[in-house]
Amino acid sequence: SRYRVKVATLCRQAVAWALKLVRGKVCVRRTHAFVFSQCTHGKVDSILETFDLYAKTHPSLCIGPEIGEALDEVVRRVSPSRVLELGMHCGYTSVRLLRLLPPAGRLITVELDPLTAELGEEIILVAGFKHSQFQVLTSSSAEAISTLHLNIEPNSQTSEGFSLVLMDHDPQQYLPDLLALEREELLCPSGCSVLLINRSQRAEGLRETLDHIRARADFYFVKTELQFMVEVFYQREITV
Ligand SMILES: C[S@@+](CC[C@H](N)C(=O)[O-])C[C@H]1O[C@@H](n2cnc3c(N)ncnc32)[C@H](O)[C@@H]1O
Repeated sequence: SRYRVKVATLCRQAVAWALKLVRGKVCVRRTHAFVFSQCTHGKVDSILETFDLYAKTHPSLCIGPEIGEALDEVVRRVSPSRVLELGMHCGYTSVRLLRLLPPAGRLITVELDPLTAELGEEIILVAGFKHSQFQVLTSSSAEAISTLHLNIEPNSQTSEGFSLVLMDHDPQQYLPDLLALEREELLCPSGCSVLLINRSQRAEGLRETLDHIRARADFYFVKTELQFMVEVFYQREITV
C-alpha cells in the first residue's frame, strides 16, 4: 500500500506538470479570476492557499509556499513598520507581507503593468486590507523610487525609510534600484533588510548586485543566501 500511495502521488504530480505545460504562459487575468472566485473573501490564509492551488496546475509567477515561508521568517524577525515591494504581480507576496506587519505597518508595492496592478490591488482588498495599510504604485521601479519620498509620511516612532525591501521584479534592475534607494536615503539608516528573489541560477543581475554588496562591506553584508532568496542587510548608523 506504501508503493500505491507513492505511485498515486507521482501520477498526480505528472498530471499537474503536464497541465502546466499544456496551459502555457502565465495569465494574470486567469490567476486573478481563479483566486477571486475560489477563495473565501476576507480570509488571508484562504487567499494564499487558493494561489498555491492554482499554481499546482497552471503556470504562475507567485513565489509559492516554500519561498513564502522563508519570507515570513524575515518579516517576523524584522517586524518592519514600512515595507517596499518591487514587482507586485497578482498580490500574493503583498498579502503575505501585509498579514505579518505590525498594526501601524504600511506596504508600498510597485507594479509596472497597469492591468496587473489593478487586479493585484483588488486581491489585496479582497484579503481585507485597507488603503490605510498599503499603496500600489503603477510604474517602473526606477520611476517609483524617484518619487517615493513623496509617498512616505514621517513616522515619529522609527527612523525614516524602509526597514524591509522585497525585490522580485527584474534582476537587471536590482542593482540600479538598490543604488537609487540608497541615494534617495530610502533605506532605514539604523537597519534595512533587502530581499532579492532569485528565480534563475543564471541571473546575471543578481550576481552583479551581490558583487557590489560584497565590495561595500562598510554598509552592507549578505545575511543569508538561500537558493531562491538572498537577504542583504544595510546599516548606516550603529544603534547602541
Ligand atoms: C515575478 S513577478 C512578482 C511575483 C510576486 N512577488 C509574487 O510572488 O506574487 C514580477 C512582477 O514584476 C513586474 N515588473 C517587472 N519589471 C518591473 C519593473 N522594472 N518595475 C516594476 N515592476 C516590474 C512584472 O510586471 C511582474 O508582475
